[in-house]
Amino acid sequence: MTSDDRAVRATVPVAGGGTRAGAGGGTGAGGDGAGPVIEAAGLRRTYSGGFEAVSGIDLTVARGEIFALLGTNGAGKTSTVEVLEGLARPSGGRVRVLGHDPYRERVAVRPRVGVMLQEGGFPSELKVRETVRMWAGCTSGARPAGEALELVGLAARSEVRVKQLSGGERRRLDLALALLGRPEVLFLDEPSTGLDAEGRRDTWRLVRELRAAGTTVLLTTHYLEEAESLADRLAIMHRGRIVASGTPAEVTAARPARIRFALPDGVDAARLPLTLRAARADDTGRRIEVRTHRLQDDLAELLLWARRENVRLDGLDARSASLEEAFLDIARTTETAGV
Ligand SMILES: Nc1ncnc2c1ncn2[C@@H]1O[C@H](COP(=O)(O)OP(=O)(O)OP(=O)(O)O)[C@@H](O)[C@H]1O
Repeated sequence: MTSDDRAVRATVPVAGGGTRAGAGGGTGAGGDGAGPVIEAAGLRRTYSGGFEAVSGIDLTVARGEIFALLGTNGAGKTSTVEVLEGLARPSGGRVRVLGHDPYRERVAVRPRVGVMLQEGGFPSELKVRETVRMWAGCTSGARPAGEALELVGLAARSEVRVKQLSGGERRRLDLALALLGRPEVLFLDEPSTGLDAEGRRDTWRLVRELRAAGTTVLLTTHYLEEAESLADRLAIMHRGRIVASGTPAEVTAARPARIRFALPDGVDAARLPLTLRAARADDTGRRIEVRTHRLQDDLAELLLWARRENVRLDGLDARSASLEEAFLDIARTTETAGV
C-alpha cells in the first residue's frame, strides 16, 4: 500500500466502540476519561533469579496520548510493558490501566486493550486472513478481518501463508491483530522493527489516526526519529530507571546545542571570541565544535567575529540537540555516573 492509498482508506473508527471517552464502563481514574489511562507508581519487577529489571518507575499516560518508552538494550522497557499489559505481576508498586489492576482484573481490562508483542508467533501454515479470523474468534466486538488488514496495508496479502510473509509484513499482521478489538489502549512493543522506510511511515500515520480517534498508545522503540515524530511525551529508561522524561522538546531542550566549523590555515582557535574559547578542536586544531546552551547568542558572536576578522568558517553547521543526541548524552552520562 502506498502512503497516498493509506491516507484515503484508513478511516479509523473511534476507539472503544464509538465514544472518545471510551466505552466499557470502567471505574475510577482512567475508566471514565478523568484520570490517566495508564498509571505506574514505584513499579518494580524482579525476575526469579533475583535480578531487578525495573527499579521503581513512575509514569502516567493520558487518554488519547502517544507515549514512547525508550532506552538502551536491557534497560527494562519490555519488562515494564509486560506488567502494564497485565502479562506479568509487578514485584512492587502500583499499576492501573483504565482504572484497573491489569494483572488481577484482567477480565475487565483485556477486552479494552490491544497488545502487539515483540514477537507474535503465529501458526505459519495458516493464511493471513485465516489467522486474523481465528484471532477475531477470540475477540469480542472484533473488526471484520478485511478492515483490520486494510488498516495495516496487508489486504493484498490475505491469501498468502504466514510463513511466506516478510519480516515487515509479519509486524503488520501483529499490528492488525492488536487492532482487531478496536482497543481504547494500544501497547506496541517495537512496532516498526523490520519495516522499510515507507512501511514505517505508514505505521506512524496509522498510529496518529488512532490517536485522533481517541486511542491511547504506549510504544517502545529503538528508533529515536520514531519517538520524536510520534510521541506526545516520552521516557528514557536506563538500567531499570527512568532517567529523563517529558515532551520530545523538553527532553532535548535540556541538552546543549552544537556549532561546528573549520578554521582556515593560519587562524588559531585561540583567536576565537572569549565565550567560544571552551570549544573543542580536533587533532589538527582546524575542526571546531562548540557545545552551548546559548545557541543564538554564541552563533551571533561567532559570525560577528568571523566578519570582523575576515575569517571564512568552512562547513558551518549549527543545530539544537536532536533526540538522538540527547539519548546518547543521557546514556553516556548515566553510565559514567554509575546509575
Ligand atoms: N525472564 C527473565 N529472567 C531474568 N532476567 C530477565 C528476563 N527477561 C529479561 N531479563 C533481563 O531484564 C533486563 C531488562 O530486559 P528487557 O527485555 O525488559 O529490556 P529492554 O529494555 O526491553 O531491552 P531491549 O531494548 O534489548 O529489548 C535485561 O537485563 C534482561 O536480561
